[in-house]
Amino acid sequence: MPLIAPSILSADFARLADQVRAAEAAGADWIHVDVMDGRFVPNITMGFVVVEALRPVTRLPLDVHLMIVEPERYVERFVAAGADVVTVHVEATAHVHRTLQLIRSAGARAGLAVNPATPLDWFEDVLGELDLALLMSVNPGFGGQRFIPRSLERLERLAALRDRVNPEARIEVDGGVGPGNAAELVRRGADVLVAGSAVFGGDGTVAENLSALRDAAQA
Ligand SMILES: O=C(CO)[C@@H](O)[C@H](O)COP(=O)(O)O
Ligand SMILES: [Fe+2]
Repeated sequence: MPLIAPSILSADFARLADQVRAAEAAGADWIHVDVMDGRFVPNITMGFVVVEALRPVTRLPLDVHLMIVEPERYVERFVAAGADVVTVHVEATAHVHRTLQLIRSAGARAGLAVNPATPLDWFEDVLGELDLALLMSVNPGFGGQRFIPRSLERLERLAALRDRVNPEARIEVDGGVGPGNAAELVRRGADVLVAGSAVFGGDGTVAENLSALRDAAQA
């Protein structure tokens, strides 16, 4: 059964705690927190204080996606703030292996993300060191973008690599995920679906949106 990780990037920040509680009550599995620094991506979002503020609000794992340069400088502070999963971008850290070890030794699960144009070969030598492989299916920086179709084929290749090198690692797909493509993503190997606008945007309530996504993912 795939896990669903609503991304709070599309939540109403004036009511963030309520939105997270609504997602948890509706059966979300993880809460996805997009951290952006205005350098790795052309947008600035949130940092330690938001993770810290959300920690007592939910029992769900906080899945922190760092879209920042030199994430190794900050991973320990995110873990101390309450992150359960910390994902860094392969394009943003010079010593990928060391950074993954740093995340684990700080006490969190380690994730590695790749942008849509980054070769999947990057995963080959580090899959054994990570708990989560994050495949970006949009260019990182913003919610509400359209899913890049080529990501489907990349997902299949990543799943084959994962099965061969480290079957324990989960594959997370992030960007443009919704009821229209959830089943296909699961079929091709996704274990965790991140969804921002499909959960917190649109016309339905968070509960309605999440259940539509869950139904689609399990179809
Ligand atoms: O990391 C990112 C964007 O860079 C994502 O986690 C987005 O927040 C996903 O938003 P939707 O595409 O689901 O609206
Ligand atoms: Fe994300």
